[in-house]
Amino acid sequence: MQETTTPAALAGVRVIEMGQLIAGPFCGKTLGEFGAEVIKIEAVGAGDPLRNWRLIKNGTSVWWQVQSRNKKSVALDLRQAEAQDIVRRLIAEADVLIENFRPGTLEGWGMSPEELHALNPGLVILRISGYGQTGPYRDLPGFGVIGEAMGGLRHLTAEPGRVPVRVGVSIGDTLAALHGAIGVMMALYHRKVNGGAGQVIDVALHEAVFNCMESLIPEYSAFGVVREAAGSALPGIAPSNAYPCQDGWVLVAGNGDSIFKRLMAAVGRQDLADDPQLADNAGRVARVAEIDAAIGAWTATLTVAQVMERLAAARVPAGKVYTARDIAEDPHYQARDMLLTQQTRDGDEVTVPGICPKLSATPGTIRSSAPRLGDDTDAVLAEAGLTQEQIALLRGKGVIQ
Ligand SMILES: CC(C)(COP(=O)(O)OP(=O)(O)OC[C@H]1O[C@@H](n2cnc3c(N)ncnc32)[C@H](O)[C@@H]1OP(=O)(O)O)[C@@H](O)C(=O)NCCC(=O)NCCSC(=O)C(=O)O
Repeated sequence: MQETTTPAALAGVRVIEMGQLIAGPFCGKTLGEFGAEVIKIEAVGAGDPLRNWRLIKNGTSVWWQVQSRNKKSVALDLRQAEAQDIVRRLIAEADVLIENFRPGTLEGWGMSPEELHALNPGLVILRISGYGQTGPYRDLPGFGVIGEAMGGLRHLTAEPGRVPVRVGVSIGDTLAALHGAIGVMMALYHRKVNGGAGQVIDVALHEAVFNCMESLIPEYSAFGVVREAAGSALPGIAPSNAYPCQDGWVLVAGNGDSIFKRLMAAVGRQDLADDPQLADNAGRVARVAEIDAAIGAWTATLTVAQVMERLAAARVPAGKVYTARDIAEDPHYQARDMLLTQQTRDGDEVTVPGICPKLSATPGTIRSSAPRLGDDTDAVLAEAGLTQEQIALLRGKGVIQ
């Protein structure tokens, strides 16, 4: 845990996080790292399913340790009216509500945006869902992979003609979360300078992905071109690809006019460096197979480390394909505090990613470790005005945990 002597960018911002897994909670994580108070509402019993995703230590996923750090856990059974009342009380005092249930779930609990704004007109409500709160698909459930496919990304993540593969992580959820965080920041700014009214931010998983799809639709519109999968290549930009070495793959991005000349000199192909046809990107794209073959012939004689060393000397962007072990051992990650030791509530230690982005005056911090289910139920309810007797009664009825 880090000391909190530095001011936090979002100190004084109170966030209620409802929803589970990645899309909503990653947004809460981001706001929490910069000092927002994030109160996570979880179902009694098992809580957020992410607590049990992937590799489990001492009964809890280690993923949970990073996704829920800096948060408070309040366990409530939202199917019960008394729990809904408690959440309304919390929301009445909050600045931001994050939710990523299927559209209609919140309304079913009597917490439509209209009802919540009647309680708290300044509330900023972030709603992340598979397809958005409007449109013909709004009622459908959505997961990140489906949003990635509908957003146009999955069609491109393949070797040509082969099965389109997942990028390896739930990037659609994380992109939705980050778009949500941007929306929250803009809405809080607007509220501050324009009279204090909150608003609703509607983020659809597939739209967050689609927003990152670069020239996909303009090219289709202008040329009727349907962009196709290109494996590790960067279509229309050359050279940029993955090349085989004696002990693995290396990425080389020689797609700048002067960089290309230095790259060709480094690979021993001064003839290509001097070829006037290859002086610009259009000429290189026309002969990309020949250029890739020249680079690949050179890399195949070397190890990844040798290629990296020679291309660093030639000032050509090149990169090893990092595994978790490579990251954990990398001095650059260490030097920029991107690998932090975090204490869990079970007294263990786990290495977790540091904080991105890095703010000079108000850097993000880990102020508290990820909570066990309901760790903060009593304290948060007491702060909301419930007496110890009321809390005990609610616990007896299974409304809270
Ligand atoms: C992720 C979902 C498909 C999951 O769908 P479902 O499980 O069918 O329903 P919901 O999320 O609406 O709610 C989950 C169930 O838990 C219940 N629930 C949740 N919290 C509570 C509390 N605190 N108390 C009582 N009950 C609760 C809720 O009533 C539902 O019950 P029942 O109604 O009885 O079932 C959907 O939430 C969804 O489409 N969300 C928007 C898109 C999104 O954010 N997806 C990304 C998730 S992460 C991801 O994509 C990824 O990891 O990959």
